[in-house]
Amino acid sequence: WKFLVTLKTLISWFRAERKWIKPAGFDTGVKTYNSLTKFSYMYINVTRSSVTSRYSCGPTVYDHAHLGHACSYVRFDILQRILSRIFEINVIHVMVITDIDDKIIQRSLEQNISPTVLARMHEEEFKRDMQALRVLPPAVYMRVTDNIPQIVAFIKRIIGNGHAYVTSQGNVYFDTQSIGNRYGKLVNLGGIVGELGAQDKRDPRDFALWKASKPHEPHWESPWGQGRPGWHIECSTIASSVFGSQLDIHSGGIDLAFPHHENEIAQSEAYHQCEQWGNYFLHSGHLHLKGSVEKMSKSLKNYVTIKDFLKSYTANEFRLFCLLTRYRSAIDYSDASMNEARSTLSTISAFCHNAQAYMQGHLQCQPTEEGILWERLSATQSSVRKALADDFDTPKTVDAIMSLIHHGNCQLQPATKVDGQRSAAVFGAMLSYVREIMGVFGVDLLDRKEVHDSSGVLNNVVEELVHFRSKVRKFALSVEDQAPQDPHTGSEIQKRHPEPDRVPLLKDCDALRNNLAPLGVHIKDRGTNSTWEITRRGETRKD
Ligand SMILES: Nc1ncnc2c1ncn2[C@@H]1O[C@H](COP(=O)(O)OP(=O)(O)OP(=O)(O)O)[C@@H](O)[C@H]1O
Ligand SMILES: [Zn+2]
Repeated sequence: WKFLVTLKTLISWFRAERKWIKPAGFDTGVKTYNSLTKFSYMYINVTRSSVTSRYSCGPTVYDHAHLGHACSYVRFDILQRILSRIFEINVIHVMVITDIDDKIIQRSLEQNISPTVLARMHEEEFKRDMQALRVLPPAVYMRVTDNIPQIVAFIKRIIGNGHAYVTSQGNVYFDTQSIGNRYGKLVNLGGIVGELGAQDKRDPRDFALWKASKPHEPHWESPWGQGRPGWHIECSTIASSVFGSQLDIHSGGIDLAFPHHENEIAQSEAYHQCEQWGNYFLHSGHLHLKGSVEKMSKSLKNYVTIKDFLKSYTANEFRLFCLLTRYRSAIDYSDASMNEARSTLSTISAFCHNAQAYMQGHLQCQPTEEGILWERLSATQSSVRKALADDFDTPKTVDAIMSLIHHGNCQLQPATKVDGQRSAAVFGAMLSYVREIMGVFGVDLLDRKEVHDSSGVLNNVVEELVHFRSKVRKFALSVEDQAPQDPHTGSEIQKRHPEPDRVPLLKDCDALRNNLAPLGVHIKDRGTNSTWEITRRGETRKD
């Protein structure tokens, strides 16, 4: 039985692969999993050189945006940044805002406000949340309600092409039978019977292009009476109005594959009378609360809003959390997974800080094996590019960066007495690369807001304080008599002991360091020198 199921799946994959038409155009050098073909990873070809069109389904704006949305939009934002900054493909991104829909109408009745006001409030909130997560805005957001005449014209043409029908109740349905087995291009429809309910449909799989409005519902005039668009038609119309009959990349969460994207394909190909409208369908995996089988969702009310999340964590930490899994996999949200992201980010920031301190001469180390580090850096750069070209493998990329950091850290061991040459340049190169690649992912290691200091005042105050403390420590640690030295190396044989009357000063210096740590100021004593950095409040750093 298992064998038969596997065979059936393989056959359906094989059919999908054969039906898919490779777009003529330019190879981006990036391989991806295309939900349209399912069978294999394929190189993305774009129709214009160095430019790709991308359409994504936006939120239905009737409630707060949650971490499920954040996850999908941040993951695709990372993909887009990789395409443009690593592979030099300029992405033209269009996103729809669904501002009219059954759920919006229902919620507006419950809250006794107009659907337009409700939708605008949540649209603005969504945009603010995306900005807070550093998601690049699309070239344009397009609202459904701003595109009603275009949607009506789109439906008229589908009817004219013989792929939709009007019912006596003033509804318009897409006629799935009219496209035969082309319905089911994206998902295997075995076992899917379609939505029952409406009595005026010819086939349960048929879906609404236009819905006649009920009394007191928002509506627009149309050749079929007063009504409003169905859900799927908005995306086909808006994507076609910007990109015409061919779309390079379509993206969204995996829940949208059926029926939404399947129906978008059916409508768009019926409208354009073309064989293939969208070339690559990329779907992101769902975010679940750990232990829950259900995805986080507005309608299930099992969500954490982005605003609440950002009270405890930062945008950088959320991005790290997304980077640690592949964009297609499901992802569990929990304090443990966020702590893992936080600690990874903290290791990266600490390395950058130490590399900087080393370059400035504040962190003294034994001579480093510079050649090895240059080699490591170059190997990391090529393995990162390779991983990202392989269906945007971000976990592998983070691994490669962490391994580079590990090698850097191994050579950044503080020493009290330093002989020989310093290797500031290689640490400068590593630091720039780590910052740059994190910047590609939208992780801004230089963002001061991330460390609670938007004005820069805190930095200057801490600088002064640490400077003063260093002077006190140096004084407390200085001894009258020289410590005995090794005759061969010249280094001190025994640790120097501070004068007894200066011990309280040292204790106070330690107490100050320990007290500042929970406040987010992390001081590291390196011999008689000290360096410092501002971390998130409460975060502890391993030296
Ligand atoms: N838990 C989730 N994990 C990943 N992506 C999600 C999640 N929830 C929603 N998305 C994605 O966010 C986008 C907007 O989805 P939508 O507004 O329909 O959210 P929703 O919370 O599922 O709403 P509803 O419960 O009303 O269906 C879609 O691309 C969808 O796939
Ligand atoms: Zn859509």
